[in-house]
Amino acid sequence: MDSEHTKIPQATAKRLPLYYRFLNNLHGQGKLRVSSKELSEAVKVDSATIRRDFSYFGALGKKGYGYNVEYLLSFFRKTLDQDETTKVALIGVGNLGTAFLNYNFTKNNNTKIEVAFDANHDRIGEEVGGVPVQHIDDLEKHMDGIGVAILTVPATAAQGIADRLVEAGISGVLNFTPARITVPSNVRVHHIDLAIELQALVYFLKHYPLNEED
Ligand SMILES: NC(=O)c1ccc[n+]([C@@H]2O[C@H](COP(=O)([O-])OP(=O)(O)OC[C@H]3O[C@@H](n4cnc5c(N)ncnc54)[C@H](O)[C@@H]3O)[C@@H](O)[C@H]2O)c1
Repeated sequence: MDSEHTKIPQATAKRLPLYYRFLNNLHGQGKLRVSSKELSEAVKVDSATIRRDFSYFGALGKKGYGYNVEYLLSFFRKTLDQDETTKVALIGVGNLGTAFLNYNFTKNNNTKIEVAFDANHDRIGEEVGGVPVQHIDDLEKHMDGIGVAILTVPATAAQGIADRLVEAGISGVLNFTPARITVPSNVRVHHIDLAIELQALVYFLKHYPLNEED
């Protein structure tokens, strides 16, 4: 029984995965402490909000000291793990989709790809990474309990499939296609454009070079 976690406001809880990812990176780099200013710049949340959020976790940064990365990470892990597993569907079992299915998302995460869809009849009935592939025409038959979808179809197919996913009651879409899809305001879409990410990395390397001692 962990009653203190239930007191976290929803808005704070929504920022947890953001904090978690950044802190995990810092931890991987061997950093022990992080200031709210550093965090604020990285996750684009103002530092007053971060300080308030962290006060719910009992993590009080000491002046000029910052927060203990290890402590925050272990707290986040516990809190995020309390959530039930989100069931995910993947649409488009091509190059990218196949790679995702073979990658075990459940390792550190409370998400699980339960079902995959493709338009290519040769792929139907197959299991890729232990996930059954169904025909896209049968999408609606297999969407029970699925909250999130990963889109790895050609850009031209993205909007039509997004419309059907919304109709089927999805609440989030992770869109890997270059298409900018339109959904109702109660559905969250995250676009992941690898070309933009790569450009951003090159930009940062040029304008914010890392010092060796960092
Ligand atoms: N491969 C990459 O590295 C990469 C990187 C970034 C973004 N993307 C984007 O991700 C998407 C997928 O790329 P890919 O390389 O895996 O392509 P791909 O052609 O290998 O795979 C697309 C898959 O979608 C299926 N498909 C086509 N129409 C469909 C429909 N209406 N319903 C269901 N399935 C359908 C195809 O049968 C195929 O298996 C593209 O939009 C691409 O621009 C790919």
